[in-house]
Amino acid sequence: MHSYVSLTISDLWIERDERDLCKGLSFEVHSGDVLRILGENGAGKSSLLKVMAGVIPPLEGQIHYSEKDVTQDRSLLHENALYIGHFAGVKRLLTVEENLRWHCPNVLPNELESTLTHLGLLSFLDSPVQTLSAGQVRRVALARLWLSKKTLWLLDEPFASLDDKGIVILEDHIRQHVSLGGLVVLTTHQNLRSISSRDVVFSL
Ligand SMILES: Nc1ncnc2c1ncn2[C@@H]1O[C@H](COP(=O)(O)OP(=O)(O)OP(=O)(O)O)[C@@H](O)[C@H]1O
Repeated sequence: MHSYVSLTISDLWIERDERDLCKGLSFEVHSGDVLRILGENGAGKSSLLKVMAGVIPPLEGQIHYSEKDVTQDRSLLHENALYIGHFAGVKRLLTVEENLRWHCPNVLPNELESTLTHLGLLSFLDSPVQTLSAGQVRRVALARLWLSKKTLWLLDEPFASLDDKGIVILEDHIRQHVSLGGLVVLTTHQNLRSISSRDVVFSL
């Protein structure tokens, strides 16, 4: 069970290439919430997730994690948040096992085995990621959701390339995570089948 957390975005102004993506954006989410960021292609959904993850800075505004200001000092967020971006953060020359051990060095062998079995990847343990299909690469990236103990998940298009079975597995896992007090912020262009979400529509 995760302890109770909140994420508060206040008056956020994000600009990229001198183009405003949002100004004065504010919202708050808590343990147990799934927040879905909606918007057209290019609206700025991924940029918002990157700002929340500390990958790019906002022009103005604040981010609070459990009421502590993490806009500048991201250490608390880094301890508690897992960001999986569009490009999945997997190293294509490394094997599946090497990738997961890189991100989760303390993983126990049985934990790794059961997660990879669940995700249909066990027989690819020793395969370099560059030899996998797009959906399998996505599964390797998402395996960190089973192996890490982070409370806040920031997921950019996590369902991209997944087949029906993969979508069900991931939705089940997200539901379980929030039922244990986790918090999930995600972008997706598809309808969630079995998850109730709060939505933020991203447009100027
Ligand atoms: N690395 C970058 N450098 C400069 N501008 C960028 C960069 N990445 C994205 N942008 C610009 O920021 C704007 C928002 O892009 P972003 O990827 O956040 O949109 P999105 O809503 O996630 O789009 P999509 O639904 O297509 O994934 C776009 O106009 C894009 O051109």
